[in-house]
Amino acid sequence: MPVVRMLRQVACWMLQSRACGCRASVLPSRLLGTSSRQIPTDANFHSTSFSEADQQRVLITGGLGQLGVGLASFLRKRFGKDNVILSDIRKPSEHVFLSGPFIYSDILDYKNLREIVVNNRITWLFHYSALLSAVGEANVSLARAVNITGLHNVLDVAAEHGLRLFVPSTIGAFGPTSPRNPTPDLCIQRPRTIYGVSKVHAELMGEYYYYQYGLDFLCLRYSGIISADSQPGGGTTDYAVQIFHEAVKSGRFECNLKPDTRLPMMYIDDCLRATLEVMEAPAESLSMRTYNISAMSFTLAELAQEVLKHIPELQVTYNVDPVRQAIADSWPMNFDDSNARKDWGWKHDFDLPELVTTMLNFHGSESRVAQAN
Ligand SMILES: NC(=O)c1ccc[n+]([C@@H]2O[C@H](COP(=O)([O-])OP(=O)(O)OC[C@H]3O[C@@H](n4cnc5c(N)ncnc54)[C@H](O)[C@@H]3O)[C@@H](O)[C@H]2O)c1
Ligand SMILES: C[C@@H](O)[C@H](N)C(=O)O
Repeated sequence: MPVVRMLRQVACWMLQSRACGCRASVLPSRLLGTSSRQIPTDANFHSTSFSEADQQRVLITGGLGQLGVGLASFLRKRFGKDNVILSDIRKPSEHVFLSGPFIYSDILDYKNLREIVVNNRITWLFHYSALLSAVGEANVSLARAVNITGLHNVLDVAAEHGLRLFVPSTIGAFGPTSPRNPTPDLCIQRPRTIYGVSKVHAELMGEYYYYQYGLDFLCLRYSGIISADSQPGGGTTDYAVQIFHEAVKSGRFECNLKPDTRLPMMYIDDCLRATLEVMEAPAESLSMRTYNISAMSFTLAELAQEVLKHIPELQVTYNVDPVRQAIADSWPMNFDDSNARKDWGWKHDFDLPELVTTMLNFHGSESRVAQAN
């Protein structure tokens, strides 16, 4: 065998064994930038020692939405305040601005994104920018740009600079032809919203980059996330956050979905913990790169019933929005997350009663503070 061919085969074998069985090909031309560099061969060498973990430099895109500020504060406890940079195209509140590094970043601006990654020596990227399901249907071309073109930029920057990349997907990545009760990790995915289509695209592109270029891509399909101190950004599951706010503020809640609408939901603390846990899981424990995660599933009537135990005078009425109802009716009712539980030990803490108590305690104390002022 000619020496050159033999050496090439050995090099290829070494690349493949480092990259956990995936194929490390040459990157597409944009990813090479001006340095003509290939992706580092150990880019998805996915095990975290304490000293390595302490050195992570994290960027969160779309960080001023419902989830990003909470994620930043969670990760800052782990990696130190100055090692976690929040970014968005909106102006941060004073509180957010003072609580750690914030930077302007439009994910549609590839060069700016690359500059931020290089100048700040970023090692992990959490890509949270997106238009959610309801606002996405109201502005399809913007959703297509942010959710699809933006993702391409993020994938290229992450691959070029050997980052570990987390992109959240959603129950919305399934559609009316998917099994709904329960919905497994692998099944038909034919969503009918631009949001869902873009998230299936993100899952597939991320996994393609993983297998083709060794990009260390990870994705969790989140349920509807319920948070106390941040507002939802225009999704179909927003009602499950708003009911608490209205219950305490006005004692009345008008819901835009039917009472028997059942969807998977999760409290934000569980969601953020799952996100860090999967990012720190040893590579050999991960049999997949995209996992369902779940905590609870309830109908609106069941949610209202649980809130009524605490606020018996709450009045819930229904004024159905046909667009949101059609979306909800096409999504999973129960999410099968057995692979996440088996592979990396995922376990939720919050079920419906704890969720309701926690949310009402937060809003109750907020409103008492407001009244006192
Ligand atoms: N919140 C949920 O219930 C939920 C459930 C499943 C998945 N997710 C996913 O988690 C991620 C975060 O969700 P969220 O609820 O915080 O979303 P959000 O809508 O509240 O926030 C998204 C953020 O993206 C920013 N953004 C929009 N265009 C941008 C651009 N061009 N460049 C940079 N930033 C831009 C917005 O300003 C906004 O702050 C999203 O990818 C979402 O799909 C959320
Ligand atoms: C479910 C999730 O992706 C988001 N909260 C939405 O409703 O669009």
